[in-house]
Amino acid sequence: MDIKYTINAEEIFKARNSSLYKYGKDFAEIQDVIKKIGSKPVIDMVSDEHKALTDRDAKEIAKLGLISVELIRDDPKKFLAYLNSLVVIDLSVLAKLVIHYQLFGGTILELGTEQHHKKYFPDIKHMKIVGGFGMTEMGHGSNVRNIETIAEYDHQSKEFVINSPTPSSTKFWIGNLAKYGTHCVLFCKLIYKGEDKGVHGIVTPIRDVDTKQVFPGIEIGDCGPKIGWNGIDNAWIRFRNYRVPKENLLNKFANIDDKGEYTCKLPTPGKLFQNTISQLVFGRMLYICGPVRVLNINLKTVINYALSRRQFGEKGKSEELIMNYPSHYQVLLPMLGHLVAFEIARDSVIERLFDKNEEKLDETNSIISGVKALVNEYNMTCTNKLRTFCGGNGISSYNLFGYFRNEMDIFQTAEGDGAVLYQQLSKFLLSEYKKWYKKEGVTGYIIKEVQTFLATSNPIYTHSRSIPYILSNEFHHHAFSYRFEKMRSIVIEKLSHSKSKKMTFMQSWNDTLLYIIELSKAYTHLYILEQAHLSIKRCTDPPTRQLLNDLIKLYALSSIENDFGFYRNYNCISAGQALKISEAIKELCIAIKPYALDIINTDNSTSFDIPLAKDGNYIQHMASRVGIPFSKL
Ligand SMILES: Cc1cc2nc3c(=O)[nH]c(=O)nc-3n(C[C@H](O)[C@H](O)[C@H](O)COP(=O)(O)OP(=O)(O)OC[C@H]3O[C@@H](n4cnc5c(N)ncnc54)[C@H](O)[C@@H]3O)c2cc1C
Repeated sequence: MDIKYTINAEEIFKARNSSLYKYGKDFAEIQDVIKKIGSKPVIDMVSDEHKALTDRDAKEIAKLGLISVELIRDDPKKFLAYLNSLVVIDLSVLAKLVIHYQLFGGTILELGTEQHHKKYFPDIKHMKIVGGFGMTEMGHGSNVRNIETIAEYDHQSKEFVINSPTPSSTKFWIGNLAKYGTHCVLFCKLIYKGEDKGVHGIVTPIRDVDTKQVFPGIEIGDCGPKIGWNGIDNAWIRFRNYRVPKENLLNKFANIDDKGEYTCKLPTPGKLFQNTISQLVFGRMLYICGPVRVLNINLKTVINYALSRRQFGEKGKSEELIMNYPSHYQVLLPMLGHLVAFEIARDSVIERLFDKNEEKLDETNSIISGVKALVNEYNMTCTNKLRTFCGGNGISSYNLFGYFRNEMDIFQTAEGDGAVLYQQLSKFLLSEYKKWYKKEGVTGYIIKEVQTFLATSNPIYTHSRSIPYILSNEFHHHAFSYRFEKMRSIVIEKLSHSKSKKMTFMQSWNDTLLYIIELSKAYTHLYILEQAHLSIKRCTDPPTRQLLNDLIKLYALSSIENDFGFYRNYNCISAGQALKISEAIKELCIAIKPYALDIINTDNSTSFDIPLAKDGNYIQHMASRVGIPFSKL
């Protein structure tokens, strides 16, 4: 492959940031504040100091008045774009803003009504009140439907009486509240006339806004040192007969009126819970934006370094750039392909989410679950690898690999752990499938149908091993679809089989769990690939289209290579075809290598001051960080 690419930085940036693009140049005010507060990644500060600094910096950004709950309601893309642009400051500050505006404010927006919006939004905007999101307890995190905190309605006083009845009901990990927060959206079981009405959200004051004194009836403390996010004051909280007025109930779905009557728009507590949780999916978007951006930053560091660092070489010649080692570029450049594919997928879920298509809401939420789980998993794996690509300099905190590894770790778990999110997506996929085939009725028929499809669509039966075919988008789409269909048929077959062995649904689900998770991954990859292909078609600049196309091919082929186990186990590709795929990846990498720096530099919005990521003069930059006096040489 002898390809000459033309780099049109503006067009590539646009393609990589289609959703967040139009706000890209409107951040001057935010950037000014960032400069003013001088906030940068905190890598060596004691926790209390870090927490105080985080509080100060978050409030400084809030003073601007640009970020607000109203912005989530009126222009959510702009809200996301602002927060995305803030991944140049210490991530604890960003986390604090996200918890306050989106988790606390956004929940009031989605689950509350006009009275709550009027009462809280102005004070949230300038952080006069600082909010947290109180869902997790010591006993329950993923399975929050079983939380134990109780809010019992007192008919006489028209208040809720909140209690933590067991040790495991202690609220845990509640961000922003151990030291500085004043309010919490507290999730608890509402007990009405002795009956458990299920999980409800209640705005619960924690501290006096002026004195910052914790109110009587509340015990609170810090969850202690963490791997990351040490600027966030995560709290444990216990309640003892703590009273809040009934008006604090977020009553979009369930209400207690002036006569003390409880009504709920949903038929069961279970449905109420589902609806409550599905309103909060917006937050997950931030957990997609974060890792995608961090992958970009880390790749920028590594590509810059790989193109300036030299080690070994032939006698009498200059040493070799480390980028020229296949062990480097054949790992690094597929990651670049993944990055671009993830950026496109991120933008596509943003568009879906803000499309507000109620009919597609379930589908959108499920896709977001899959993409969130997948990009975080991938980013964490890459961070470790990318650190090693910078050798010892990768260990230096100044180059931020350790920082990102620690700060991004929680992204895998918060707002849903990967294993749980993948299952949510698979449940959706299976229920859609069930609906589709409902009229056929017989499960055996369904399986037969799918297997017929699989046999006729198996790439090994229908396609050649020629390099042009291996490089074609059709082959990639075919392989990804095949994996998805095959995993779905395996899952259905296994679920039906265990049903016949009289297992309960839960037993048979868990018995099939590894396949269920693989099904979700296969679908997510297919979704990402399809969005990437659409994005290529939409690109109107031919040279950019060609480059994007090749980067996506690299994403597709390297994903197939990563899943060779599956493709070989199920006889989807032959050994010969697998070898050709690896050959094609190598060719693509060699073609793209000379352009890697230009490609990664098309997104210049990541302005962390990382010594290895600058102009290639890494010796100078590292020396100045650690105080080596070269001037005396
Ligand atoms: C730094 C930090 C900040 C946080 N901030 C907040 C906050 O502000 N507010 C708040 O409410 N919460 C917060 N959390 C809590 C967070 O949301 C939970 O940690 C998360 O929801 C996971 O719950 P868990 O920790 O109880 O894990 P668990 O649910 O106990 O999961 C443990 C492991 O078991 C696996 N697992 C669980 N169920 C299944 C299953 N059905 N199938 C297969 N595997 C399963 C999980 O995937 C995971 O690997 C925070 C956590 C941290 C660490």
